[in-house]
Amino acid sequence: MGELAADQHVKYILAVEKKKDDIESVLMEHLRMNGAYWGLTTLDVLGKLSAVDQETVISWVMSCQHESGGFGGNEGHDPHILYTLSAIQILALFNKIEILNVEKVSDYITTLQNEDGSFSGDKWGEIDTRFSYIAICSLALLKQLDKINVEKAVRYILSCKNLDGGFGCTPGAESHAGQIFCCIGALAITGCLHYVDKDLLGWWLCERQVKSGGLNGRPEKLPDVCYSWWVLSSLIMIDRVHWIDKEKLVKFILDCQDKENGGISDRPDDAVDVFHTYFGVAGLSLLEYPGLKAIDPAYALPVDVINRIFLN
Ligand SMILES: CN(C(=O)[C@H](Cc1cnc[nH]1)NC(=O)OCc1ccccc1)[C@@H](Cc1ccccc1)C(=O)N[C@@H](Cc1c[nH]c2ccccc12)C(=O)NO
Ligand SMILES: [Zn+2]
Repeated sequence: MGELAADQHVKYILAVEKKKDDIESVLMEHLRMNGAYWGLTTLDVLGKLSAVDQETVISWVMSCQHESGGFGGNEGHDPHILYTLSAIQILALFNKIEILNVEKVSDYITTLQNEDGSFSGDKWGEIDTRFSYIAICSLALLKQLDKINVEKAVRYILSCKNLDGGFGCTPGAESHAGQIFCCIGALAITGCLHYVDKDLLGWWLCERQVKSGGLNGRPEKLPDVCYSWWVLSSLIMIDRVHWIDKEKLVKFILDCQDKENGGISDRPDDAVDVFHTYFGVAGLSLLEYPGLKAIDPAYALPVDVINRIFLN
């Protein structure tokens, strides 16, 4: 089992930040803003955010803002609600939300709410409960939640609740751990968790733990480190985390590390990537692994960052 090779993971993240032309970077260049959020939040949870030059990062983030107020996944890319949240989260990490034209960004998000309370991801109109979470999380961080119709947003999310207690991407869609995280996170931020059957959903979520200790996203699927975030943060938000074996989950995540070169993969002996490195470290933080900063399960940002935004 061993322990977390923290210094190796820091080196790995810093090296990925620098690379631009290798195949993985090119494939992921359309979601580079997400990648930056994953990498930087991992560094902060490991206490090493100061290892990057914040001016360089912040000017790159701002260069991805579209005249509509939304952010693209990279420079010159079309705006999308997905990358707008990542941009806000990155600025929050550096305590630089104030450089934003909050009005303009909030207006971009507000225009994406539909009549039925749902949210589209961009002007092309795709609807998904992921986008409800992103809109609510973004506006809460900007203290602009009053800009949207929260009651209708909550009603739409609840219309996506299934008989198994879980949630899907649209009404009637199958329960999936990623969508459950988004719906529970949005309900937590809006103070509406009392609409959730915590025992029924808690049961569906704790059933995600397989005998290796890892968590999967749906019944019969293989365990995957990123579900250490989607499932675990949901269990914590509904107060049922004691229903899983935390020690076995810690062991599963630690077994997914590349301890020589750094990075964490989706399951033991697979290739590492920034996405799973982030969700592995964030999962360990939720499991109170020693030496890691606490992370907020709903906002997916370090607790000290959230306190700085809401408590001062
Ligand atoms: C586009 N992505 C995915 O489809 C991953 C692929 C995957 C990784 N492990 C198993 N599959 N799947 C994924 O993120 O699913 C989780 C999910 C699905 C729906 C809603 C929320 C979360 C990944 C990137 C990726 C691709 C391929 C391999 C590794 C990472 C990705 O960007 N996921 C997004 C998921 C997401 C979209 N909107 C969100 C809102 C809140 C939280 C997460 C998301 C993300 O985490 N953004 O910060
Ligand atoms: Zn995964």
